[in-house]
Amino acid sequence: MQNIVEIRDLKKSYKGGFEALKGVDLDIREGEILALLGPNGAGKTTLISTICGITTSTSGSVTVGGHDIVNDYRAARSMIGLVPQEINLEPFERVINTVRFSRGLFGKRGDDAAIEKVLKQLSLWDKKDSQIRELSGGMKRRVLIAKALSHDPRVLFLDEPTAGVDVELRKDMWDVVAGLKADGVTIILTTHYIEEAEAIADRVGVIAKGELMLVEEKNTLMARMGQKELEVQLTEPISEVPMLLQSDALRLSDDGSALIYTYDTRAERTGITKLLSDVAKEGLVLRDVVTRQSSLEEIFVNLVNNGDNAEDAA
Ligand SMILES: Nc1ncnc2c1ncn2[C@@H]1O[C@H](COP(=O)(O)OP(=O)(O)OP(=O)(O)O)[C@@H](O)[C@H]1O
Repeated sequence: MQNIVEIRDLKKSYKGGFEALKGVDLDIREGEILALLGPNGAGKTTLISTICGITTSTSGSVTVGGHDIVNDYRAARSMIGLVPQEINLEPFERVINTVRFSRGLFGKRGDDAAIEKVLKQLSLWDKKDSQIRELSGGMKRRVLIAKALSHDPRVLFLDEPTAGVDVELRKDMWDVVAGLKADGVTIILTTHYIEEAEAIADRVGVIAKGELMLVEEKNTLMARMGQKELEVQLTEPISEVPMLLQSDALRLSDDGSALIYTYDTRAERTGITKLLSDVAKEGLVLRDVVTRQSSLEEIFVNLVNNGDNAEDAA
């Protein structure tokens, strides 16, 4: 798959010296949905704002469709749509006019067919003559997306598209995003919600303290999520795994007091029944049994906390 956005060693220091981006490298593939996860203040908005030309970087480079965002900013920007976090619409304006206006801002000629396509794409066509103030919160969010799409961008940035919205509206937004992807739009969204990344992203990036800690296929992360550990705690420690129990999936804890078995929760047979019966056959006595699951949330929290520790150690 071709890259549509290429980010190289991107750094941003705000006035006063605060480093909001500490050298981000990232390739965004054409047609994908990339979710950027991160806690408050991680640098997500700074990253998006820099790519979109709202903030200037301190160093590093970004190209969009091969166009440098500084030297060739017009071409780069014409390929980008940005849906901001806040709803900033004129309450008395009519839906169709506000979308037309956005297209005009990009220097694109009025094109009623293009506006109609965007409004239909977002199920806003029957609301085209409504005033913004008459719309529900969900509809207003759709208008923001329609505005961002009015100049036919190839890449759409959504900054926390579902922050503070109810579950139904969130699902509705996910459907909208899936529809845009089907139309070939590349989508980058920032979110605090891990379940949002799980639901719609092709790849997930985790950003913390101005650094991109991880970028991975969602399915790979989900596969990791499917891994569970079963800890069989023993009344008497042992020095090695008994013959009957030896397998790649089983290891002995460092102090010999527990057997740790890794299995896939989604597998047809987890092997737990056999494990426990073999434990009994070997004459081992159980003190307790504990299971642990590594979730995307856990991976996320670990990454963010390790970032903290690294900083403390520095
Ligand atoms: N104009 C600015 N001047 C100085 N510092 C800023 C400015 N804008 C952002 N920052 C700081 O840069 C850091 C990153 O902010 P940014 O808005 O990019 O984070 P974020 O990941 O989008 O957070 P949130 O999830 O809260 O929107 C924060 O510590 C913030 O206080």
